[in-house]
Amino acid sequence: MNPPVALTIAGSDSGGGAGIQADLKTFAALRVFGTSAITALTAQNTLGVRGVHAAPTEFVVAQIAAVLDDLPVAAVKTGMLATAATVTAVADLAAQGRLPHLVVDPVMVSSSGDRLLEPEAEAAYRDRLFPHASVVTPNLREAEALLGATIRSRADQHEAARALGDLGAAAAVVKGGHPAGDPDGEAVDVVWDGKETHELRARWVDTPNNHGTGCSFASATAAFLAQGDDLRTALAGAKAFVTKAIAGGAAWRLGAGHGPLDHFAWAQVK
Ligand SMILES: Nc1ncnc2c1ncn2[C@@H]1O[C@H](COP(=O)(O)OP(=O)(O)O)[C@@H](O)[C@H]1O
Ligand SMILES: Cc1ncc(COP(=O)(O)O)c(N)n1
Repeated sequence: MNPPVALTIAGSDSGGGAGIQADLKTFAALRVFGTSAITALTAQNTLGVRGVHAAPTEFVVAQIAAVLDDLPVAAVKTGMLATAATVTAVADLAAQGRLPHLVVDPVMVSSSGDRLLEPEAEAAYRDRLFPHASVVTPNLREAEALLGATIRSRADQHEAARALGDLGAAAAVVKGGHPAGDPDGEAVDVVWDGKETHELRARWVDTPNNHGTGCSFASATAAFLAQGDDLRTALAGAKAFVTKAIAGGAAWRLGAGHGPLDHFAWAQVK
């Protein structure tokens, strides 16, 4: 029996914590066969991004086409797309119906604060790619940038999730992982499912190791969709997966900055 196949379209993190490396580990931990199209190389570690080398858009498309022409891809995740041209090219493939169960994580800035997206690409995300997404998964800062709004309270977070739906995404998650010390002592993400909002809650893990949390949440969502889960079930599964991965790597001291997660903590406890 073949495993389900998922595709990640994202950047490489040389430090192994985020990007393509996090996505492929997530797929493997969830027993999904992972394929990849690399949009950019980053020279990166737990402390920051030293350099970005974007792949030519035509070569990103060539990688995606090579995978789709041969393998039965059941779900797709996009991470760092780097340039407006690549965002637009991926949107064109989505418009042709070639990217099933599309999870769009609009990566703009790394956890170390470095820019990973051309500023002019934000409009391409909003206008071209979002209308084809099954779900979009910005963090608080990305949601603020995309909406031109400020998110200060839980009510604002709900409003932002709804407003992302108004931009054309079938569903949206505004992840609440980054304000250290959430008022509720929990990591609370707000989901707009096309009809109403609800919250995904998990315990807050006190750790400096949050490099790759967003990538892993989005790729876990794609993995569960590839396995046939509906979106609500896939998002709940992804939340459980990322929480276990953060908890599993909480005591690791790999690198002097924001360290990585233990993606295989999931397999050990299951
Ligand atoms: N310290 C933490 N403890 C528990 N959950 C966390 C922690 N940090 C992030 N998360 C969760 O990880 C997921 C990714 O969110 P976030 O870190 O905001 O994304 P990004 O990496 O894109 O900034 C969300 O479900 C969020 O709630
Ligand atoms: C290549 C690449 N892609 C994405 C991220 C964002 O990471 P995070 O998941 O922590 O938001 C990153 N730092 N590097």
